Amino acid sequence: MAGRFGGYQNEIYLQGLAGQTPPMTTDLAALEEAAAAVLTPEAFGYIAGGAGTGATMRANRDAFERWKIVPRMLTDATDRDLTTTLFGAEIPAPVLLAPIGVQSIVHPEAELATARAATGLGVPMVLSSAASHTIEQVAAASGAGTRWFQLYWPSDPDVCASILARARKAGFTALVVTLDTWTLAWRPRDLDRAYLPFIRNEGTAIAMSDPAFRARLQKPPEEDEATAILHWIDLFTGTDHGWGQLPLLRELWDGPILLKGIQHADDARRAVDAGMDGIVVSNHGGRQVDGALGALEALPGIAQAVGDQAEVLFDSGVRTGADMVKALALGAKAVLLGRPYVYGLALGGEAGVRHVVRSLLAELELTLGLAGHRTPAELSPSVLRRG
Ligand SMILES: Cc1cc2nc3c(=O)[nH]c(=O)nc-3n(C[C@H](O)[C@H](O)[C@H](O)COP(=O)(O)O)c2cc1C
Ligand SMILES: CCCCCCC(=O)C(=O)O
Repeated sequence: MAGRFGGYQNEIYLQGLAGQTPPMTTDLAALEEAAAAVLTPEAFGYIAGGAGTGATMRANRDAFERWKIVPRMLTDATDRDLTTTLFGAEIPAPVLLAPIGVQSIVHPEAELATARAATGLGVPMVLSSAASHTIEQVAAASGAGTRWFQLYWPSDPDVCASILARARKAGFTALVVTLDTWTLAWRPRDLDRAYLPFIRNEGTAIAMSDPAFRARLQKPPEEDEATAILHWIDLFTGTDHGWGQLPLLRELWDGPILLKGIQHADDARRAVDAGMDGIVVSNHGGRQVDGALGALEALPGIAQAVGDQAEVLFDSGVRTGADMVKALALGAKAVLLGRPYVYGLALGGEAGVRHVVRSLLAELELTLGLAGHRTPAELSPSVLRRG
């Protein structure tokens, strides 16, 4: 058995990608260019852009480039298995789809298409609080798939409780609380175009459909959209939470809770001390603090600080199978894919997401094997060299 995903390579050699509609590519740079060609400049700028000068986005890639894989030979790595267990559930590979909001700006089916693709591959998706479809609609599209819910922690405790109750009821098993985006950063590409999708009522579906949120409004959003949107912005940017409030979330969520946006080992320790089940080492894809360190640079120290007291996941800048091998070797239990799958969505909806994710899974499996390893668990910092 050569593994579950590597076969996509042969499928492509035998059938080619040229005949696919829309045309697809396995070249990530070409994928981004193709997405730019089909999206409005506003939507593409929003997805591809970062904070400030883009220094953190570049730092994310530089950090990957600094680590080199040292392949080993004659290790009999023909029979590979990427299966990973997270919070007691088995997933086919150490890969999840990162929470990405406002997917309707790239494709009308948005998170519904993403959910179908994720379920088809067995890859968990993390649904954003700023999604373009409701929790219940995405759950229906996800079917038997593993789904996690990402929370932008609302300033209103009743709305928070209501949204989390809906997510739990709809079969979302783990909660990812994003800490790094309690307000939006300085994002020149969007500022220059005065483009903020939320004020166009994109990405607001979850709150707008929430009974507790609607109860706060004098008129339903259908009758007074402008006021509802201002209230939405207040809900998610008027927040002043601290470490001491994490027990409130524990009361509202009886499954695993992960904190996303951790970049300092002390914050990782605080998360563990607060009883969190996991963290996501992430700088939000370089979209929040311009000049922040590359996320991969933060990973080894955080993984060491956390040890086996919580699960450590990683995102920000993952673009290839080799990147995933590096992040897994430096202590991540799994990685989250971000912008690349959104480019797939832009180009081909569900089929586009499936192609991009399958390609990355195949590349991960092949790179792991060619480097001389059969499972992610065999990876450790010793398989890399810094150069
Ligand atoms: C367009 C866009 C929207 C995003 N929306 C969210 C979101 O709603 N919630 C969240 O936690 N992270 C969000 N993120 C951050 C991603 O979850 C992830 O951390 C980031 O995309 C990783 O960087 P990469 O895409 O460069 O790999 C968003 C990222 C992008 C590009
Ligand atoms: C209050 C924050 C909403 C932001 C949602 C989208 C996002 O995370 C991004 O990076 O853009």
